[in-house]
Amino acid sequence: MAHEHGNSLKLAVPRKVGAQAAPKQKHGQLRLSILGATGSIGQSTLDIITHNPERFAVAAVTANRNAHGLADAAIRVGAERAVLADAEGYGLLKDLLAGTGIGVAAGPEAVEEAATCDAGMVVAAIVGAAGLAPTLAAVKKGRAIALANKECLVCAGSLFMEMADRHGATILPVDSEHNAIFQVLEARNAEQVEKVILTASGGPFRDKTLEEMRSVSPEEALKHPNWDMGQRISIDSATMMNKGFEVIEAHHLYGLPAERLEVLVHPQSAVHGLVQYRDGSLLAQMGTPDMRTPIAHCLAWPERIPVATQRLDLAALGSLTFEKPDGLRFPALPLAYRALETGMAATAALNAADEVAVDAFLRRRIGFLDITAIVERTIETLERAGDLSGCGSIFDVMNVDGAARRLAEGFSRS
Ligand SMILES: NC(=O)C1=CN([C@@H]2O[C@H](COP(=O)(O)OP(=O)(O)OC[C@H]3O[C@@H](n4cnc5c(N)ncnc54)[C@H](OP(=O)(O)O)[C@@H]3O)[C@@H](O)[C@H]2O)C=CC1
Ligand SMILES: CC(=O)[C@@H](O)[C@H](O)COP(=O)(O)O
Ligand SMILES: [Mn+2]
Repeated sequence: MAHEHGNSLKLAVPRKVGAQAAPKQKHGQLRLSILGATGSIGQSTLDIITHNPERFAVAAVTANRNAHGLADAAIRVGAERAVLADAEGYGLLKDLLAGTGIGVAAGPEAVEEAATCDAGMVVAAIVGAAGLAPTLAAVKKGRAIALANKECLVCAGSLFMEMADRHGATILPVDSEHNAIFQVLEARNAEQVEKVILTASGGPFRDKTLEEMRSVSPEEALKHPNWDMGQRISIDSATMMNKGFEVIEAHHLYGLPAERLEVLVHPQSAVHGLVQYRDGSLLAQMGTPDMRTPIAHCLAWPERIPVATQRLDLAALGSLTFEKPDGLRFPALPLAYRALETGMAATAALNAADEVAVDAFLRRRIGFLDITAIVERTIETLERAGDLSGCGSIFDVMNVDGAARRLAEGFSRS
């Protein structure tokens, strides 16, 4: 939470984010548990590990249903165990890993066991609210968490950060903007910060009119101009709901109120995040759009390791441009700010309704503009019914998540 005293602003950063000791190592190696190893973040993480075999060992890798991808991942990094959330794939995974010595398990409890096994750091890279339970389980064990799953903070940010604090879990932000801000804030006096700025690419429809956006296809929406990411976050980038989630994420990570969290559209995605200090200095972190940089920063923190990304060539880029976001064409962004003001029940509902609506769009059951319209209608309906008034426990979060999903599913059919 933010604490304001006159003009000075206290951030949660020094206490919570990256505030604890560096993750525990065994024999000079950091043992990792990678949740969501088959996804875009998971694969970038594996790339860093295979290039630094002396530095990292892998205790566990997990996925949802993709047994082939998970078996490949486990073999590639010599994981001790591989775990599928969906128990149906257990037999196939066991066959694929027969004779390797890699342990095999399946089911949600097995994913939680992987999250709480004897690892120094958990890479939280499951997509969606499904990542909340295993990541929280790791938090309760006081693990260092390389947090990609922003939904943990959108759904349950206050509870999540309180638990991290209580159990001494170190939260290292993987999300590129938050990682940028973490890098720029590190070792600085947070009281001297005026505001932080998250950059947004503007997505594939940055220059389209509302009328043009009405008929865009899932294929067009999935074509992010700069980043290669999973489906859900790619669609969220196209609606700019992703940036709304990131404002909520930054609020919980850095304890800043909404009015000190700004979004700036920057189509080149070269500047990832900025911190404005009270003396007028504006500090930025820059790099090519490649998630291996922020992931490596978290895995090696507080050190830095070599990563073979393409380097940012400013002369080749020529110019960097910035513009204010357009809340009329991208109403998801102001909607997320409003949900943040309403509270955790509203942000949990925002995520749940969005998960349902994005899925409906990808299945061609609704149009692109319907995504945000359905999320908004879901939140308004819950608010009118008095269902967004309080959220004091994970049980409450799951209840509002369920209610929002049911409403959004209904709205996606009508
Ligand atoms: N991709 C990026 O560049 C960035 C991503 N993030 C965040 O990181 C997270 C992961 O994103 P991304 O890698 O793009 O997503 P992907 O869709 O590429 O990968 C998702 C991973 O989660 C697993 N998974 C999906 N559903 C479940 C479930 N119900 N239970 C357990 N595991 C599940 C998938 O397994 P399977 O393969 O079997 O389906 C896969 O391993 C998201 O929260 C996203 O917002 C943040 C910043 C950047
Ligand atoms: C890579 C990353 O961190 C994504 O969250 C990215 O920011 C998405 O791009 P947008 O800026 O278009 O949302
Ligand atoms: Mn991001």
